[in-house]
Amino acid sequence: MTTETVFVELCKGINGLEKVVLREVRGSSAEVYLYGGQVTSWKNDHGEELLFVSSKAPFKPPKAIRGGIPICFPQFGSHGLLEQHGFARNRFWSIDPDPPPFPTTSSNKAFVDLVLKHSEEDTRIWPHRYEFRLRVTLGPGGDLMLTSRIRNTNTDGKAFTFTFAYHNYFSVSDISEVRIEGLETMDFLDNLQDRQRFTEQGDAITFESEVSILLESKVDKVYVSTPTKIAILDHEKKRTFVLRKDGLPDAVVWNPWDKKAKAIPDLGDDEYKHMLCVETAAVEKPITLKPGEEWKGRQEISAVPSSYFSGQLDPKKVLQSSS
Ligand SMILES: O=P(O)(O)OC[C@H]1O[C@H](O)[C@H](O)[C@@H](O)[C@@H]1O
Repeated sequence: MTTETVFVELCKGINGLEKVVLREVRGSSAEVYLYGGQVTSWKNDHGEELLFVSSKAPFKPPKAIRGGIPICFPQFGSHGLLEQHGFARNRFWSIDPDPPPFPTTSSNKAFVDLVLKHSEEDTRIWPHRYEFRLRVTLGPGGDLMLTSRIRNTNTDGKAFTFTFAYHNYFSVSDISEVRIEGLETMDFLDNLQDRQRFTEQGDAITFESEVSILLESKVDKVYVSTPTKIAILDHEKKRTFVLRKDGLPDAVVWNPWDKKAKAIPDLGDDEYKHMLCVETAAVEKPITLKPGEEWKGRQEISAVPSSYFSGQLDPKKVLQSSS
């Protein structure tokens, strides 16, 4: 007997919150909560979870869900008048039954379109009308794609300005076994030093295993104008996450490390070892939209065996392995 894949299913998640489950024929899956428009699970075709969600995440509004892929909009971080990371991550999104067409036609079947619009209450804290459309797609090979389209629908002729991030929490075996490639030699704003600008020195980014003594949080950096492709190599798992982005010039790297982890109520004391945030973002140069204008920001993440990706980066290895 063959069972047919149910590509898209709306069901109840933790605490009765609605979620959409996306599935692909080879067995990969993803889950998206309408609360926050937030991806909370992404599994490969072996059923292995690729995103980190805190075991202490209460999944109780109005608190944002700690893990997965929170959407930071209309403000990233605490730089601005709004609450940290804006309000999109703690609003209830709707399923958009009739999204405007995408320019590219694709044969993907596992996708969902969500929409968030201004509410009367929100216009008191952010006096603008907008339509935020989010498409989450699980590709046949298990890749996860997120496309955001944000439109200014103000009727008073006013432009608005925002910053944005896909706040990806990747699941890693052990933070000290992880390396990020693609950000070396980049400029960054250091959130731990009043957003001062520095240039990353040396090799790929790694995380030391010692307990931090001086810093409250081990790393919290906004890399600016980064390449469109970033890789996160997990040596122990022999897995590489490949992150591709479009319309999102910046990349934020955050790990709270030991002391800050203890101070975050919805994060276990040791959980920082098993997570790494590499976020695709538009932070340094905020986006401004006039009425009727639309902005698009897209990211695609895939998980591949490490040897495959290293081979791609190093031409010598490609030659060796193909000979
Ligand atoms: O605790 P949250 O509000 O979810 O923020 C978690 C983290 O998000 C980003 O990575 C910021 O750069 C950090 O400064 C912040 O601590």
